[in-house]
Amino acid sequence: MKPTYVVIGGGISGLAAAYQLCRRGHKVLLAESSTRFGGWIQSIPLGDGIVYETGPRTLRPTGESGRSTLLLLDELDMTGSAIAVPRTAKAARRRLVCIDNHLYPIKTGLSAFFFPHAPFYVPLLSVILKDLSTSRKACDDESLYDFTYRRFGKRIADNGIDPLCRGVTGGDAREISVKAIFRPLFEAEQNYGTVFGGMLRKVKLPEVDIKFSPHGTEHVDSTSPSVIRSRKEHWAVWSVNGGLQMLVEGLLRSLRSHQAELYLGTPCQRLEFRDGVAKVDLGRTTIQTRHVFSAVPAPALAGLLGEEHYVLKQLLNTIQSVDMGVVNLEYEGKVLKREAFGYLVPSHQGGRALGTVFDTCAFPQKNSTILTVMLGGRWFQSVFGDDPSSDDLLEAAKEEVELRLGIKVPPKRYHVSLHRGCIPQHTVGHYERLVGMRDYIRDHCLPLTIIGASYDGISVNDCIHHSRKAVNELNLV
Ligand SMILES: Cc1cc2nc3c(=O)[nH]c(=O)nc-3n(C[C@H](O)[C@H](O)[C@H](O)COP(=O)(O)OP(=O)(O)OC[C@H]3O[C@@H](n4cnc5c(N)ncnc54)[C@H](O)[C@@H]3O)c2cc1C
Ligand SMILES: C=Cc1c2[nH]c(c1C)Cc1[nH]c(c(CCC(=O)O)c1C)Cc1[nH]c(c(C)c1CCC(=O)O)Cc1[nH]c(c(C)c1C=C)C2
Repeated sequence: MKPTYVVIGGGISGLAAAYQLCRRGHKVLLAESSTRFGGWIQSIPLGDGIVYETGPRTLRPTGESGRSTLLLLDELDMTGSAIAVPRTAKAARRRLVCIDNHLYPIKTGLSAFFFPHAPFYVPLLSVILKDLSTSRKACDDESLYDFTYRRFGKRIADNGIDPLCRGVTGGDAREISVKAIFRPLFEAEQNYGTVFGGMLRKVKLPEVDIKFSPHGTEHVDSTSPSVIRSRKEHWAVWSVNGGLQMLVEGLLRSLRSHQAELYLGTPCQRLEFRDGVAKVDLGRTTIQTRHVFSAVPAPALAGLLGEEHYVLKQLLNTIQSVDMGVVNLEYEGKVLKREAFGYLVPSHQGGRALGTVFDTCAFPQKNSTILTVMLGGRWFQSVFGDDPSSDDLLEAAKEEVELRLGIKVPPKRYHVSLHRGCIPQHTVGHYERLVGMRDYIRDHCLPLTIIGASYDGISVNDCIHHSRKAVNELNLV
C-alpha cells in the first residue's frame, strides 16, 4: 500500500501540490484550518450573475509560471472558461498613477521617449542614458527603491516604482527586495554593468533567459491549447468565468476524483520529525507520513515546529505579511470617466488607499461598474490603528473614489474584507534567507517541503508553478 503524503494549508499552493501528488499516483491528505478551500482566492457570487473578487483577480499568461497555470486550466478541462483582456485593450494597457489627485497614464510611446510627461517629468531617453552612465554596484541584494533611484533617478523611483510595488506587494519599495519584482533587471546590472545594456544582450542571447530564471528551467508544455490561445489572442491578463474561485473548484473536483482526503476546519497543531518520518498533529488525530508539504504562511509553520528547530523558526519568522482592507463597490451603469486597469497612489501622497482596480473595465459585468479599493498594506496600522471596523474601511473607500474619481453617488452594493497578513513581504535579503531555510531542511534531513506565497513568489502563477515543481523534484516512493 502506498504511503499517504500530507499537505497542510488549502490555499492555491496546497491545492496545486496535492493535485500534482495525485496526478503522480500518490495518496494525499490535505488539511485546511479554515472552513473553506482557496485561501486568499475568494470570489463572491451575488446571485444575480455578478461576482466580486476579494483577493486576486487577474493572472499573467506569460513566463514559465504564467504558462504553468494555463496548462493546469487545460488539465482540469477548463480551457473554455478563461476570460482574457488583450494587450490592445485600455483596460489592460492603461495603468494610472495618482499625483495631487490627478490621474496620469504611464506613457511609453515616442513622445514620452523625448519629452517630459507626468508622472515622471523626465523623458524616458534620459532615464536610459542615466542607466547607461551609472556604474555597477556589486551587491547580493538591494531595496527596489534604492536600485531604481540609483539607476533611473528619483522621479522614476517615487512615481513609478514606489506605486508599482504597492500595487503588487502592498508594501514599501524601500524594504522590498529588488529581486522580488525585478530580478532580471538586477541580474542585468550584476552581469553586464547596466540594466538596458544587459537587457539588450539578453534579447540577443536566448539562453540568457534560462540564466535569469530564478528557479530553474522546468519545461512547460507549449502545445497547451490555452498557451496557444493566449499567444494568438495576445492576452495581457486573464481570469476565469465565474471568478478565480472556479480554478479552486476545478482542483477540488480533480482531487475528489482521485480520492484525496480533504479536511476543512482541521488546523495542523504541531509538526515533529523523527528518523525520517513526520508526525502531523491534526488535533483529533495524528498522522505519520514520509513527507509533509507545508503550504501555510511561514510564521504559521514556525509556530508548528518544536524549539529544537529554533534556527529554522527564526528564519521563517522573518517573512512577515501586511494587512489590507479590500472594498468592492458596485454602481449602477457607467460612473467612470475613462477606461483603465485602475490607478495606484505613490506613498509620498499619503492617504489610506494603495490604489483602486476598475474591475468591470477588464471584465464587464451586466450594467454595473465594479471598483475595488485596496487599503492600508504596509501602512495599515498607521492609518487605521489596530482594530478598524468594516464601516471605517467602507468610509475610507467611498472617500477615496469621491476624491480621486469624483464619484459622489452611493454604491448600489458593496463588500468589505479585512485581510490580516495577506501578502508576504519579500524584503531585502529574502532569497539568501530562503537558501538558509532550505539548507537547514536538507542538512537536518527533515521530510518537509516549504511551498506557498511566503517563499518563491506571491502571484497565483508562482504559487501554482512552484508547488507543482516541488512535487516533481522530490523523489517520492
Ligand atoms: C487582496 C489581494 C489581491 C491579490 N491580487 C493578486 C492578483 O491580482 N494576481 C495574482 O497573481 N496574485 C494576487 N494576489 C496574491 C495571491 O492571491 C496569493 O499570494 C496566493 O493566493 C497565496 O496562496 P497560498 O496558497 O500560498 O497561501 P494562502 O492563500 O494564504 O493559503 C494558506 C492556507 O493555509 C491555511 N492555514 C494556515 N495555518 C494553517 C494550519 N496550521 N493548518 C492548516 N491550514 C492552515 C490558511 O487558512 C490558508 O487557507 C493577491 C492577494 C491578495 C490578498
Ligand atoms: C493597490 C494594491 C494592489 C492591487 N493588486 C494587488 C495589490 C496589493 C495585489 C497583486 N496584483 C497583482 C499581483 C500579482 C503579481 C504578479 O507577479 O503577477 C498581486 C499580488 C497583479 C498586478 N497588479 C499590478 C501589476 C503591475 C501586476 C502584475 C501583473 C500585471 O501586469 O497585470 C498593478 C496594480 N495593482 C492594483 C492596481 C490598481 C494596479 C495598477 C493600476 C491593485
